[in-house]
Amino acid sequence: MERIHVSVRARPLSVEDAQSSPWRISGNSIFIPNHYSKFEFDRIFDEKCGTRQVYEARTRDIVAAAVQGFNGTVFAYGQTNSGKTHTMRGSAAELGVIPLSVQDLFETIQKESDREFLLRMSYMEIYNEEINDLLAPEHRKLQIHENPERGIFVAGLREEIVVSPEQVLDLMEFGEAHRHIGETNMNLHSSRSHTIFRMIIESRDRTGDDEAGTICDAIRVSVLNLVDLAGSERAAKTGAEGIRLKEGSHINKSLMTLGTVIKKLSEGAESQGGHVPYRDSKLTRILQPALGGNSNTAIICNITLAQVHADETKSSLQFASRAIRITNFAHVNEILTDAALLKRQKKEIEELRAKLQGSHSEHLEEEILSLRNTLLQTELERERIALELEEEKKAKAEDKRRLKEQARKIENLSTMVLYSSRNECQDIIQKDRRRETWCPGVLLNKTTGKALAASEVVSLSPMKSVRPKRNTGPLIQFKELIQDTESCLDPSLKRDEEVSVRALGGSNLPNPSALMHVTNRRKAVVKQKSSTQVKHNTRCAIQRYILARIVSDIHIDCLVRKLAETTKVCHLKQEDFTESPTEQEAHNMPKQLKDQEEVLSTMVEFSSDVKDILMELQATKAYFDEIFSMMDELFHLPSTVSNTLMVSSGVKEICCHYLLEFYVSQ
Ligand SMILES: Nc1ncnc2c1ncn2[C@@H]1O[C@H](COP(=O)(O)OP(=O)(O)OP(=O)(O)O)[C@@H](O)[C@H]1O
Repeated sequence: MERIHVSVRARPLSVEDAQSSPWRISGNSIFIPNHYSKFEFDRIFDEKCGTRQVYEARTRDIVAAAVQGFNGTVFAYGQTNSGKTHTMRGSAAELGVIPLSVQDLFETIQKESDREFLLRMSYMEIYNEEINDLLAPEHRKLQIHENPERGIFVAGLREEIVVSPEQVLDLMEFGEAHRHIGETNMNLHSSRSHTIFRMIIESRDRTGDDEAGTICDAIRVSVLNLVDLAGSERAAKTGAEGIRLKEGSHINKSLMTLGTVIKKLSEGAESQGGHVPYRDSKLTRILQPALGGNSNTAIICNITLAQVHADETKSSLQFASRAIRITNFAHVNEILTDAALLKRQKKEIEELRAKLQGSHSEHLEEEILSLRNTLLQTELERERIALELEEEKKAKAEDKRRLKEQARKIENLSTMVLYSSRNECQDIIQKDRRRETWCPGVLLNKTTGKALAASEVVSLSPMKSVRPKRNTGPLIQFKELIQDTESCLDPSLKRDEEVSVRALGGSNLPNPSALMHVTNRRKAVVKQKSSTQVKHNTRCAIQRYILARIVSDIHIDCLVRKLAETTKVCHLKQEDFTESPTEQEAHNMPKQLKDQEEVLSTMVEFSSDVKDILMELQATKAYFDEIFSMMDELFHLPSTVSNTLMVSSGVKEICCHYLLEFYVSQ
């Protein structure tokens, strides 16, 4: 990144002009005493300085950089008759910047033994906003194009290959002959066009063996522009009319665009994404790379210190002071052909291979170590996961075993309860029934051990005491209980219930999870029990259920047997009547008949009692059937639903529990 180099060159003055000049030069500053304007530049050359000095200030370096592959641009700017052409082209007495550059260029190339060069030259003018080829005068009105390979270029412009400074200068002379020069009041040989002298420098490395492929085919291409601008002018001063006036207008217009571009660039418009009007003139478009682009650029601002041109000088100095703030980004321009690219890559590979071989074993060892570490870590991780899996498997197996064990225990317990209940209850009930109701001649008094009389037997037959009724409050309807339970459920259970209902496909069956909270009596809000509690309750419920069933069966059995015995007694009595009774027997007959009457009445009463019990049992059975059918529906659901139901474990048991509670309460 480099700033545009700006130098100021003041042309010699006549004695009169020198005396009246308001300008003063001090070092690199120029100013008018007692005036606010003071301009500072990289270099200021007074009228005594020669062109070589001006050239050496910066242009020489730019030429040297161009040989190395950097673009370079030097242009002379200033009002008409300020000495631009004198500075750039020079004269017979004093060489200008262009011839000096050409000489230097060839000299520098001669010194560059490692590279081989190809130089081309072009010379063009921008006259009235038209580009004319000065080396091929027939090539007029050339167009400007741009492409990625060449950048901005003038299509059709002749480029002459040159091999010596003399050849260049000859061609330049040829071009000058076709340049538009006109006479004005201010300059007998006024340039009426901007001229751009261009050297295109191509070079490539010629060290190494081409056959061995060690030569790098990268080609450096740089462009050196040496520009002699037409001078800004005032028609009043130049007295331009007609064609001159038109020329002057175009000159001023393009210079104004140049001024705008310089101003914009100096304000940082391009870096801030602002618009820079390069395309507003052919001059700025061609010089675009030189202005804020890929180029080393220098501006030589030609001025006259005469009093009469103070305003124009001030204007030129303002332009130059803006240009000094512009920075460019010059870099070596290298073109790589496919072959060159391949060669370069081969070279890089070879270099890398050499480096690799140097540190080969060490590098491999490190790599192996790193790989081993990674492998070890992976192995450890794998073992850890396998252990975890094994433990998990064991835990699962243990859970399974525990569950099986519990199921087996429950089964055993149920069986035990079944048998013990049956035996116990049967004995008790049978004893009770016989003692209290039947067998007047056979039964013994519990306390005395004596046989009981029939009247005693009858008096001891309160059948209803066999089924003492529990006053546990009124029975609540099953559906009502479920409704109650719903209101007690917590939201999570309600959600479960909703899922179940959906799974049931809109069935009206109660949600099994709701059954977990069902009791046959109104109670306080039941909290959700733990699974252990539920299991425990379930076990008790099953036992109670089985017990109750057994009791019921025995009850019925007893009643049936009683009936049979009663019938038998009646038969016996009838048989007794048919035989001729003895006197004693005749004497006892009324009492026996009375007893028999009592027995019969008891039997009748008992029969009605049996009837009641049977009816009640039938009702209970119907109730059971209803519940069981509901349970069957529940347990024959699709697998998706049964999965949901499985969540509420022990549903069936809970139903049994409810049924048992209901039954027991009866
Ligand atoms: N430094 C100088 N030393 C000697 N003579 C000079 C110097 N500068 C300019 N001149 C003379 O001044 C006259 C005008 O100079 P020149 O043509 O170079 O001006 P210009 O800026 O190119 O004008 P224009 O813009 O009209 O072309 C020429 O005769 C030139 O020889």
